Amino acid sequence: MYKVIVTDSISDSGLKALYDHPNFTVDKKSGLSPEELKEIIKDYDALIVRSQTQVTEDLLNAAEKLRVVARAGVGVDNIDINAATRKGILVINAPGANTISAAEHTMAMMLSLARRIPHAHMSTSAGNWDRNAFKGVELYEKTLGVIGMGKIGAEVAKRAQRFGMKILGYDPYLTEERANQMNITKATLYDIAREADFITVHTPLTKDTKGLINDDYLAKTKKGVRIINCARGGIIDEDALVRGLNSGQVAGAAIDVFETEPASNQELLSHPHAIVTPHLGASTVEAQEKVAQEVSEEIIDIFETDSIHHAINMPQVSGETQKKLQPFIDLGEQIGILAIQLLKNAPDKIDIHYYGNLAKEDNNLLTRTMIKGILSYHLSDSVNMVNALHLLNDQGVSFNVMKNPESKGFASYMELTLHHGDHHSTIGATVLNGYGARIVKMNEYRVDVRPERYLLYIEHHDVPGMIGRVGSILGNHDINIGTMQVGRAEAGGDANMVLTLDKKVNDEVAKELVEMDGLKAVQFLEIPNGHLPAYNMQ
Ligand SMILES: NC(=O)c1ccc[n+]([C@@H]2O[C@H](COP(=O)([O-])OP(=O)(O)OC[C@H]3O[C@@H](n4cnc5c(N)ncnc54)[C@H](O)[C@@H]3O)[C@@H](O)[C@H]2O)c1
Ligand SMILES: O=C(O)[C@H](O)COP(=O)(O)O
Repeated sequence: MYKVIVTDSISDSGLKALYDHPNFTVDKKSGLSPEELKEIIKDYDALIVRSQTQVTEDLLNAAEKLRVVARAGVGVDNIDINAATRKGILVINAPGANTISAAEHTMAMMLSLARRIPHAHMSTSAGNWDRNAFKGVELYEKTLGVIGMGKIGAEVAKRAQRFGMKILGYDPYLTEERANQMNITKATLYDIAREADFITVHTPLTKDTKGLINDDYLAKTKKGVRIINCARGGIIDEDALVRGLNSGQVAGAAIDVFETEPASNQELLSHPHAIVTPHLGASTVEAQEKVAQEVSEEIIDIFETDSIHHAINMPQVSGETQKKLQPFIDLGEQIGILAIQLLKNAPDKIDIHYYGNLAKEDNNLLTRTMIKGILSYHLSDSVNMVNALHLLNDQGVSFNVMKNPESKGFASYMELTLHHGDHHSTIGATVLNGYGARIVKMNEYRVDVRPERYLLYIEHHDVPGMIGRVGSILGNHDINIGTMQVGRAEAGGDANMVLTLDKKVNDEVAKELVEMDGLKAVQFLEIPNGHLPAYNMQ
């Protein structure tokens, strides 16, 4: 049974899939202090949060079996992603599920600013009837600058166009073609400052966007500009905004998100030309239902089928790429496990080569499976696809990935070489159409071996009788040979043998083999998730 804890206010109906699932239990515990949460987090496999719970390194360190942190929303700035990655904890979110609600909130804020609705409401409900104090402006034929043309920015632009606004969009990823398709003008930040009557920001908070709208920027804006932030606190420097509002450079500001939350900048909160809401962009029945539903379904998929759709700290690959890589994924881990056993030492350098069709794909996922295979030999369960590259980096092991779209005799071929000083081990592998996974190279030798659970790797001199002697020793110990591959560099020179066995070779057998004349190296190799001979299968 997997235990899920939900620590922010999240829609019960959206969590239905988890509540109904026989393999999951859900505990809803909002309002816990950081200490209280730290105390109980060790019991949980998954944590679901919104923006309120701070998922700190300290909390993650106390999480003994946590596999997933799910953000029921978009922004993950309340989660220490690096700490989660180091611990191998997957972080997912629900991008897109609250886009419409955030875009509608932005429109509501813009209209409220234009017509001063909150101020007019307060005055009227206090008994006044002041029709002159609240003269507004129209949106029609005004210019709106949208900084961040992602999902929400694009929906805001679409809605504002219906109000007759001209849209200037700035986003480093906005192409001329997409701007044309959306019938907006691709602009720079300074075009927006110069021309916009309203500016709305829709970027994440990053080192580039922190303080993006500051004193310098405001000095370049049109006098009387109106500014909206329904994205993240900190993109607009709050003190600079207050100075702009005081001087009249900024006619009004509508702010949903703050540098610190709950918001504490009283000058801004009580400014007569500011409209403020307590981070309500995603607070609608529909958005909350959708975000909760998306993360619930994804948590079930992750635990039940290992499929991940919206990972923050894992590479995202398209469904098509995933389908192409799938046959190589298990094999990637297996060659990692074999290469590290052959090397007999921790590697100081790793080379990965992809050839043919594999070289044309985004194979970050495949690289991670190999690294996981290599590291799991020494680190066992503490390594997974999330933290594999981090752990490798922590160990100071360098790795190179080389891609060559030319075929290496197979439509797709991957080769892994581990180095330890002057020593190295190499495993090459492919998937043969209709025949499945094959190890086709071990060190310098060409082989053709199915990656079965128990393998015996022997390097020897090419002299008569070797095969018979190895076979007799194994037979005397009741070890059945599945397949045997023999290869040699040249007659009478160096040769190798790779055998698949039906069971493990114990120390006694290994000793007898090692003592055989003419053998240069004997190694029993085991692939924990390799195929077992048919009669051993459950
Ligand atoms: N107020 C709320 O309750 C609420 C609700 C939902 C989302 N949000 C926030 O809104 C923001 C946007 O969400 P989204 O779903 O549209 O995300 P998104 O990823 O679809 O879009 C973000 C866009 O910002 C752009 N960007 C990044 N750096 C930039 C920069 N320096 N200058 C200009 N553009 C830059 C990106 O290229 C991207 O297109 C996020 O910060 C999210 O957390 C807030
Ligand atoms: O990034 C988001 O999804 C929004 O800021 C919504 O945050 P919330 O889930 O805390 O309302």
